[in-house]
Amino acid sequence: MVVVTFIKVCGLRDDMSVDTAVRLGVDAVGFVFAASVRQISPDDAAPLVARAATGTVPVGVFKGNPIEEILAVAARTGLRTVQVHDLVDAQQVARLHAAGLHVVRAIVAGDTSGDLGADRLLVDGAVAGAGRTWDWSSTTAPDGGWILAGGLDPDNVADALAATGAWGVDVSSGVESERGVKDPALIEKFVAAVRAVRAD
Ligand SMILES: O=C(O)c1ccccc1NCC(=O)[C@H](O)[C@H](O)COP(=O)(O)O
Repeated sequence: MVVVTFIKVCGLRDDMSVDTAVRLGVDAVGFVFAASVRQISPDDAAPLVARAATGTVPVGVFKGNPIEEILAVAARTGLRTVQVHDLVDAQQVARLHAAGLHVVRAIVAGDTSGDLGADRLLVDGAVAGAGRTWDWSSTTAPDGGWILAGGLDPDNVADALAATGAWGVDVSSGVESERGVKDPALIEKFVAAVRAVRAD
């Protein structure tokens, strides 16, 4: 049986990477507004967000950004989905929902504080965007469909899915030729590896 796994490619900053993701039918692309080698400004992200909006959901990624800034970035770029790595209470999620945003709560593996009312959980390694795997057997899978992240690449994603049964996967470092630079061929290889996974 073929399994349809949600795929998000994170940390995009150029037309070619976005076009590759859209062409491959990737479900979501991430634009990082947190302090990072992959950080993009709202002005530079806005045209990429518009470019992605053809069946591939653009996602703004935040860590260390006040809620007011997240709202301002969403308004400036047209983003309707945000992934936030440091949400600590349900009121923050409610404020984002009140602005009409779809919210992904990113947590570190082992955190059992739940979704706080967010629409989806993403479970990552200790340092977001570091390209480091974590022990996939070490954590109890959250309820519902959740997204696995942390050190995934074309060679390990099938094993990661088999170990966790995650609903979706998120990749950044594993599809880069050098830190912060996406490689279209690796994105294609990653998507093919995910789509080759079958449930028996
Ligand atoms: O990518 C970053 O540099 C980053 C910085 C701060 C907060 C979040 C960040 N990325 C979020 C992601 O969704 C990454 O895809 C996820 O952490 C997995 O990254 P990687 O282990 O490099 O595949």
